[in-house]
Amino acid sequence: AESEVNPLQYDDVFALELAADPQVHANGNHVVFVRRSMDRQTDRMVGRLWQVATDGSNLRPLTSGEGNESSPRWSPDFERLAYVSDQSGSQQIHIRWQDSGHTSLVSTLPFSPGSLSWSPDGEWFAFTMFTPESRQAPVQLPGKPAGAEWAEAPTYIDSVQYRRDGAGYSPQGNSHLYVMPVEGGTPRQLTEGDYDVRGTISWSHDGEAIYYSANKNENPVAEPVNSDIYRVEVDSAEVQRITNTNGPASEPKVSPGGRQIAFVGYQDRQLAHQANRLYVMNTDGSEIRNLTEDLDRSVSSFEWARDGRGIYFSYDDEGEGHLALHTLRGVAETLTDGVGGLSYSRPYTGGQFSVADNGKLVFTQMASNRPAELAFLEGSQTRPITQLNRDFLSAFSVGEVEEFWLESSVDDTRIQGWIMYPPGFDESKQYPMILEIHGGPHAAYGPVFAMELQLMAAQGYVVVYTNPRGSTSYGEDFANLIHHNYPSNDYDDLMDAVDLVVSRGFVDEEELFIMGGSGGGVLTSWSIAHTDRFAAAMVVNPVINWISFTLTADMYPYFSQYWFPGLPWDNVEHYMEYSPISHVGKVNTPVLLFTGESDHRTPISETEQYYQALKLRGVESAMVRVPGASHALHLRPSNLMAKPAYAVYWFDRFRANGGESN
Ligand SMILES: CSCC[C@H](NC=O)C(=O)N[C@@H](CC(C)C)C(=O)N[C@@H](Cc1ccccc1)C(=O)O
Repeated sequence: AESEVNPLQYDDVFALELAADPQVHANGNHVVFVRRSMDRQTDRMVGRLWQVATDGSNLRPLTSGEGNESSPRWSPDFERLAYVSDQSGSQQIHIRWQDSGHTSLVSTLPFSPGSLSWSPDGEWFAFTMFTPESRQAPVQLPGKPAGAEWAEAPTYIDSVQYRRDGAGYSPQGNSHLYVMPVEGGTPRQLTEGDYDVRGTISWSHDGEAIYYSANKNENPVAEPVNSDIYRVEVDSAEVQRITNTNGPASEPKVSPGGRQIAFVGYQDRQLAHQANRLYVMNTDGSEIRNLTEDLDRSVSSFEWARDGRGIYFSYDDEGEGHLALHTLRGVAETLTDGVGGLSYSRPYTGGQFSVADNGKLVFTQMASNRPAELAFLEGSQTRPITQLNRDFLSAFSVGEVEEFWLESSVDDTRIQGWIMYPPGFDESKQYPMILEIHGGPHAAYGPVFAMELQLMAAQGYVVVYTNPRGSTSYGEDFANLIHHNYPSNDYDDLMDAVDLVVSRGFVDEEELFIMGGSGGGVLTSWSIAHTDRFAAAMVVNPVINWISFTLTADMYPYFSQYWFPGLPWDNVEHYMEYSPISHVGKVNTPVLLFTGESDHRTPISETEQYYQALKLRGVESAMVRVPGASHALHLRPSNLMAKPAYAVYWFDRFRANGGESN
């Protein structure tokens, strides 16, 4: 009965927890993971190291929990655990001795370490670290008198990648590879040059060398996705190029026997989306084999089986994460689905896993009614390990999620989508409906817990989300239906989904609303220029003008080459035809904009253009600016609650009865 319904409240964002980065012990009996929770005082997600037996018993913290902890990594003998913590005031490497429980800070690094990796003998750490380029300002000016308060000196920039979303304006420099004794000491830099060492690094079997991936091409602006695998000798720092592919080659992992390397990448065909393939080669780069040529899905992450005879890997299919084992002899077997759950704000796919020596697996398990929890897979049996959200979510009525499929009205393409019902849903009643559109555009939603959507369902809205053409997890052809053609029939797919849900009879056609973030903001602003069926719209961190976007976004060398037929000034007509700003003259729908002021992916100038255009046209509109927020608006819990709260405020204003019934 409706009286028993206890919907989520905005403040409940602080109760969410997630189990992430599982690292299972070789014996498969227990697993260390990062327990992520929301800290009300700092308004941030914090990570703490916890351990649990794979039967779900003995859940306990591993540290005193005074810092933000991440990247737990077992030593080769599984007697020590390395991790990164900011307990000392900056991100540093720590070790925990598993027998005594003693922990110690072992580094004093000037910048945060990444891709932490133990040498095979357990005596060295390898890691990546930002390495500033020491440079004098090109002009030398007289200095300020002692005690004077002069303006901050101007900054001189001449690098291509001068700012990044989430990181802000970068100092000059690159991410390079270092080694350091595990008991502490001076880090030694192994790579140098004007390129970044990115992603996984992997020690050779004998510990004499490290494999890494980098884009060292002479003109990385012209080849933004190209990268290769290199080998650097630890003693001499001598570097050898291992691959020479046309496209990315990344995440090298040396096989347990030391004779082969697995990596991911693809042969670049200059398409907006290409699936990451899993390759194996000899350590000298010979005999490269594509193991997943026939899969037509992107390999998300992978790990060698302990016996070296196969590789476990994860991939998304139809909005859901899967785990599979590919033997080197060519047999692939899907082991489980339900991998995901790490995206807790909107229902994006994405999960993690870890394999024990005996092939037992621990993975983050997705569910539409709770964020990521750990699950254990043995043979074909899956069972839950953690229940971190049980305490909190069992007290609430969470919106139920139902899958649907439809056939496109423009061709025979099949489109998948989901309906989230408000708690206490009664199909004999009429509900307002929100269509929530994902970004990317080459990304996918799935049956994943999504706090933003749940909070809107908790306010009485039916929330609909789909994977229109362009989405990932349905194959390369489906994703590239919008190659150089975005937005286009993806709009029709979205409208087909609205029609389908409306036809079910429980949605009030006068109370249809539309919203989306980033690529979803593109499609929202595009949609309201092509239909007046929505009573109001919320456009979140959108691109409004592809020309200004490609000339202000952080990934500009990529966007201008892979998403468009050429550079903006050579293709003005194409860029403008696909820009929502070109169609703003047809918009009559009231629009609320919502964007982070420090967004360098879809800079707030896009939002401002749209806002000012709407005002010039006299369309009812408002703009919410989120101070300090990057493209990932949900990172601060207070912003995670602000977005659905503003959506509900705006949509309620344009409901037939002004939202009075809520
Ligand atoms: C190699 S494609 C890089 C683009 C990137 N793709 C990831 O999804 C991206 O940032 N896309 C934007 C739109 C684009 C700039 C026009 C986007 O829609 N992003 C999505 C996904 C996302 C979520 C959190 C942080 C970064 C991306 C979104 O914001 O919902």
